[in-house]
Amino acid sequence: MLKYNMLSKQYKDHVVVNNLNIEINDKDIVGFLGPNGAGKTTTIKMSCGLITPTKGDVECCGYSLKKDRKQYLKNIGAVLEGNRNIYWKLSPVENIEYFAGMKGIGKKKIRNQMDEYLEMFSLTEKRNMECGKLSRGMQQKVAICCSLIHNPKVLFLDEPTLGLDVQSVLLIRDVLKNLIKEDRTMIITSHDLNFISSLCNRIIIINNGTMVLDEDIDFLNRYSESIVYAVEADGVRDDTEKIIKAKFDVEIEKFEDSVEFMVTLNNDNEILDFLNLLKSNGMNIKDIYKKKSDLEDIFTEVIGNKKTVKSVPEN
Ligand SMILES: Nc1ncnc2c1ncn2[C@@H]1O[C@H](COP(=O)(O)OP(=O)(O)OP(=O)(O)O)[C@@H](O)[C@H]1O
Repeated sequence: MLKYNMLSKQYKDHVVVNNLNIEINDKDIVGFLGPNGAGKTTTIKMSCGLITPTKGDVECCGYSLKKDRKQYLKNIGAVLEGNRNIYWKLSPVENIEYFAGMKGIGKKKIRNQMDEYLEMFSLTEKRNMECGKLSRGMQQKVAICCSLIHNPKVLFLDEPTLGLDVQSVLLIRDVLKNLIKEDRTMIITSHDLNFISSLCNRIIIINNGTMVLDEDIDFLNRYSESIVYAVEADGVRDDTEKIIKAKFDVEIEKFEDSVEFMVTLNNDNEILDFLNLLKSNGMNIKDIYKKKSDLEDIFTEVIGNKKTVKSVPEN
């Protein structure tokens, strides 16, 4: 469906995207992740023909971005800057008609499809209202309608929930879930772990423009399910440290007058065993809290350990 061949982008001596070789299959819903500045937006903008690659190419449905640009772009839709993608002075209907026109499709041809999307996204009542007067979540939904109206096979969504409140995030998630049913390939960037794991079947992580991980979504779910507690105590002796490490999956950080244990457990009950072990070895507990895994933790581990990639791009 979508194939990256050595896709690269360099600004002066800064390599922003470095030889990306990725094959994205029909119906894949990909969470395209990475720390700030990793090169996600640049990759997506190259995939939409908005930035010219320094090297390499992208193919969609067999069409090359370089050689068959017009055919390639017919199969691509994108929501890049959320509600800033649409014209606020125009209504949802006028926006959708405008974006269809940009793709060379007349108003009559899209009428049924537009009505269907407006209904699906609960925008029918607001169809003739100025977009500037709609909520951010509704504006975002209009932007998604505009990106879909030419019926692309592949949809790129760059940070589709940025700046939205919790309720609007859930709305957008449901809208996208409906679209998944329509057999569409999607590439989504987001810093929201729950959002990604509720929609995607595959995750790709890039760092410094290079792919560092390409895995099934189960990989991410294992993180969100892992139970990690941070426990602060008033010190640990070397011999006790060995005993604790032998019994638990734990990282220990020592400070001047305290020590922090980051312990990964199989279930919440095990925290009592852990605390008892510390106490029985003469330690006083100062603080304890349950840590929620987030994407930054995952990036730190994946990038820190340089965990394996299914297909490592070669220079
Ligand atoms: N036009 C440009 N000229 C020079 N450097 C650029 C240009 N555009 C982007 N960059 C640099 O490329 C790197 C990757 O930027 P990009 O926006 O693709 O990252 P990102 O992964 O989308 O980050 P974020 O999660 O913060 O949005 C950054 O270091 C950025 O400063």
